Amino acid sequence: MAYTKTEHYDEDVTNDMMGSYRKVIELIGENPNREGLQKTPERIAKAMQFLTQGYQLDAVDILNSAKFHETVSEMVIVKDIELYSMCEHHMLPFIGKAHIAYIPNGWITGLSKIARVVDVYSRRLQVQERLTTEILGAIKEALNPIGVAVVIEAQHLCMMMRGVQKQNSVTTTSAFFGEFEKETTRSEFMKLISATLS
Ligand SMILES: Nc1nc2c(ncn2[C@@H]2O[C@H](COP(=O)(O)OP(=O)(O)OP(=O)(O)O)[C@@H](O)[C@H]2O)c(=O)[nH]1
Ligand SMILES: [Zn+2]
Repeated sequence: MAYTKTEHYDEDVTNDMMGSYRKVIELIGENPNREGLQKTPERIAKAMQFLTQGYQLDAVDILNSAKFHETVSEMVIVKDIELYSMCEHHMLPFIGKAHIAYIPNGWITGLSKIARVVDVYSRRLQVQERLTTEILGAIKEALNPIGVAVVIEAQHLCMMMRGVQKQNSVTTTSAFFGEFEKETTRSEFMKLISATLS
């Protein structure tokens, strides 16, 4: 199903999740009946559905929904696309930025659709590596471009607020297809995403 509505809550799922989160609240030693926590299971159930709505969305459909025939074959870069995902190991957030480029081969897509594809795959339980390659795969499939490049930089809260507790480490992942597998094209892209306009 390819709906783009962002606040869709399934009533049965919400009710089931509320029961489970109520139990979790009890298990951590809290009282789910105290005033501040009474609505918390419902809030979490809705937040979880929001944060995992990517499972209901189809990235290729989104890219195809604003696909235009164009003969340009210059590199298109959308950089600094913020992303909020959840690691599949701890279900804690990882937060960062995606930088995406493609070289059209007869077709371009609406720029916002590139950013939407980031949401489609980040609003799921993820690892950063798979998130990177899934974004690349969708652009490749929908636009059949000459090349695609995806770089993601992110900080993982499971490494910051628990576990190894490193506050400043940033993880960078990348995936390249076609023309970007060539050193010259890849370094032009890397230079452009590092540059700041003044
Ligand atoms: N490759 C990869 N690893 C991730 C990602 N998000 C979290 N992790 C790591 O997943 C690993 C899970 O390791 P485990 O040893 O099973 O889990 P753990 O005992 O909670 O590990 P610690 O975080 O080291 O305490 C950890 O090293 C996390 O840092 C990601 O996006 N990609
Ligand atoms: Zn984790």
